[in-house]
Amino acid sequence: MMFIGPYKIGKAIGRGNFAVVRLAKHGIAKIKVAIKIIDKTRIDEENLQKIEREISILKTLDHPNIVKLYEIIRSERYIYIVTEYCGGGELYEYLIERGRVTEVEARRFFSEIVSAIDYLHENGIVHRDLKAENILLDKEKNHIKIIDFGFSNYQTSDSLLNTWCGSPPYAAPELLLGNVYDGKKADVWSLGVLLYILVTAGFPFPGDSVDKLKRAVLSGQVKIPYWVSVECSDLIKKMLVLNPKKRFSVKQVLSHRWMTAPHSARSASVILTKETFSPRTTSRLGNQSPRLDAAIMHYMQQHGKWTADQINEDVLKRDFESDIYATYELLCDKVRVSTNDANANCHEEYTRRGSRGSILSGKANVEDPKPLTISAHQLAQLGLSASPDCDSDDSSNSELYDDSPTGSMRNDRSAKGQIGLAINDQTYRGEQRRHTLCANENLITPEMLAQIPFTSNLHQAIMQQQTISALTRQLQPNAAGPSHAPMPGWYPTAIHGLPAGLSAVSTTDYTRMIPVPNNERRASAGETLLNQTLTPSTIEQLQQLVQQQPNENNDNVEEEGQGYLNKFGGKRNTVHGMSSTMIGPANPVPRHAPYAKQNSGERRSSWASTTATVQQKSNLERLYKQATQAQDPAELLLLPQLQKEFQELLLFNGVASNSNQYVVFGQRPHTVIGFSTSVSGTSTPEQQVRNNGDEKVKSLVSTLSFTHVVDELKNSLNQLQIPFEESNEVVYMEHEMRRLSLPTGVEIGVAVLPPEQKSHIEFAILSSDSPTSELLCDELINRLRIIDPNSVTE
Ligand SMILES: Nc1ncnc2c1ncn2[C@@H]1O[C@H](COP(=O)(O)OP(=O)(O)OP(=O)(O)O)[C@@H](O)[C@H]1O
Repeated sequence: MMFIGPYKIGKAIGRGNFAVVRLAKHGIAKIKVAIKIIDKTRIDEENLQKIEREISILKTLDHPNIVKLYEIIRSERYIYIVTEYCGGGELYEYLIERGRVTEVEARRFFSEIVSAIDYLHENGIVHRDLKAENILLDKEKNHIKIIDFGFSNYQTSDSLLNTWCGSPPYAAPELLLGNVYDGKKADVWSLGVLLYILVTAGFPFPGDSVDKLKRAVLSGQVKIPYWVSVECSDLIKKMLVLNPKKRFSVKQVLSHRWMTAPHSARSASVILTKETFSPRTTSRLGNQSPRLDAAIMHYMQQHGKWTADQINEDVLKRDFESDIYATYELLCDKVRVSTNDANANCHEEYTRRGSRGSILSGKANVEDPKPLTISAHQLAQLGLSASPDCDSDDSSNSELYDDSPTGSMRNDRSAKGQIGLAINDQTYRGEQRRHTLCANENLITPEMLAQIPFTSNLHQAIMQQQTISALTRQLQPNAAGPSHAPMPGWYPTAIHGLPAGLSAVSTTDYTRMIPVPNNERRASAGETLLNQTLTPSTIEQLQQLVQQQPNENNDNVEEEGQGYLNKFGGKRNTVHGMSSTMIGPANPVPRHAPYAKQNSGERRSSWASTTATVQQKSNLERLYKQATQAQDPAELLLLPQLQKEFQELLLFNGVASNSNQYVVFGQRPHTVIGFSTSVSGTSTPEQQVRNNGDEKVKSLVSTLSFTHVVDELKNSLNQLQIPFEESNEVVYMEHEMRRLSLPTGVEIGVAVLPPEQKSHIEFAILSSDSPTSELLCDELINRLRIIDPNSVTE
């Protein structure tokens, strides 16, 4: 079980260009949240600024149809953005599953979307990346939640913007032309596309490239199917007006007759606000100081071990970087949702009661328990258990970890007598959906399913520590190690008593997830951290541990990739953005296919540029599409051309060609690591398999570079104080193989295979051999998985 601060971390529920999003559960409030995890080392300064802007904008927002921010957790390497969890998935998925919706339903959804955008525009904010993938539904799939403020920005009424961003099929003509633009009107254009999609399940403008799309958009023609009502058509046309000055504003959209039709869903919106919207408890209304709910404060003091003063201070400051504030808001939301009684919400309560806060301290008063909004008893009834670690309501934990209908992972593991819950990302929605990143979904095959380590809970960690200590003693009889099992209370200290690096490694539990052959290093990094046993006190220590990996060097990885590109004509299907230009991703080429199941692997990702011309971008997109969809090996020849094109673009933008930014497409070479326990120490793993029919097999195919893997293994062995001999220049299946021979008879072979040669090499571990050798192999495999969650075992 793994924690980030007070959040128990569960399965991955989404990926973006810069982030992996995971489901999590708050330890005290027992509410599910979504945590977007950004690895700062994987993004450039410009994108980091964008994320900071996203955070600062999210902090100001408070609207029922906009995802609610709870907390920001920062570490040296990661930023964790904790928001409310929208369990109904993306509108995009909804449309794929059901096709177009009725106008009544469309009106209900659209009203909520427009209401949120109106709120943003009223507050001088433009979203700039409205698309069906960024519109989520609540658990009941009744209400809209807008997410992804990565491209949002402030816009004063008379200013214009110039950053090319968004997703082409939703981009306004002025954006496609590369002009400066009014972000609000650009949002309205995207709203027009969204309404069109809702009522037709198709895109308004045909085009499988930006060029074609641009032509279609600029033609000024939009064909609306016959089944769309006259009023709805009229509204769509008023939003899809070429001239932004003549295009509707959001206010005009809101008052259009289709929106205000009798029996329209606007009333539903009102109901939404009244019944289910949880305004920030600490929103300041008028001049009144907010007053905190005494029962919740009391509860927090009991269960969070905070003082009343601390709670007062952080909550009233609306300190998003404090777990106190998040806990308070989550508890209020829990109470609201559970009682489903608007009168029970803290917001109304403190408004009604007014404030008698201290003028001197600036702190709000906490009233006597008597007129409590929420009684402690009520809280107890809500299933808020006494112990933050105790999952009294863990019927829902299955969703946190494993949404597979069969729960097969869990069964497998219980068969092995292992402890803990499975994370089964095989059924992770993102798989059926689209990863947000630059992956070519075609390249993701079932064979590429990877296993990544699952973190152990405290008990497991201690057990594991004992096992590993025993292992270390066996392997290194003279090695000093802890002579007794650590008590739980001093667990973090005990970590230091272990051979360096052992503490974070789990040997027992794995989860499956789809490796995404792009940006996976970003996602991996997040998972690297997540797959360790974390407590607030150990997060930084563990991050340091992760960072201590000897080859945590982007440049090396990229250089290796570059070499491979030159050698094999292509590898990862990643477009590495340069500082000023971020060319998107998975399939940035717009299309006019209706949303349909067979197209669900595609995703229109967001991309932005301040300097690249539309022409340059469309060239790159065309080449990118051809290259990544290449069936014929001859088409791989496009890759160098693509590379050249991109280099030119870099030069054009004044980026030095020797910088580390370049296009990398296709797949990385597979680095194969095999573990065998040979008696002679000389036979190849393949021979082991042939020679002994009774052996166990351990193999790992990593997406990391050959040198990275070898260095990592050597580093691990050094940390474990296990001597080894390294033999170079061994050729295995015509490729270089590095061999690490251990005195205990364990042989480790590392070989590079080209992408087309996907066969995994299997390595034998003799069942008769000492279990310590097997444990050691597991340990090394786990360490590799921690730094490369996308590695595959069989
Ligand atoms: N609060 C949430 N609840 C449920 N799922 C979420 C939530 N936030 C994000 N997701 C899922 O994660 C995906 C990626 O999140 P998000 O769009 O915020 O990342 P991003 O890096 O900004 O993406 P993009 O590359 O499209 O800009 C979403 O499309 C969605 O499926």
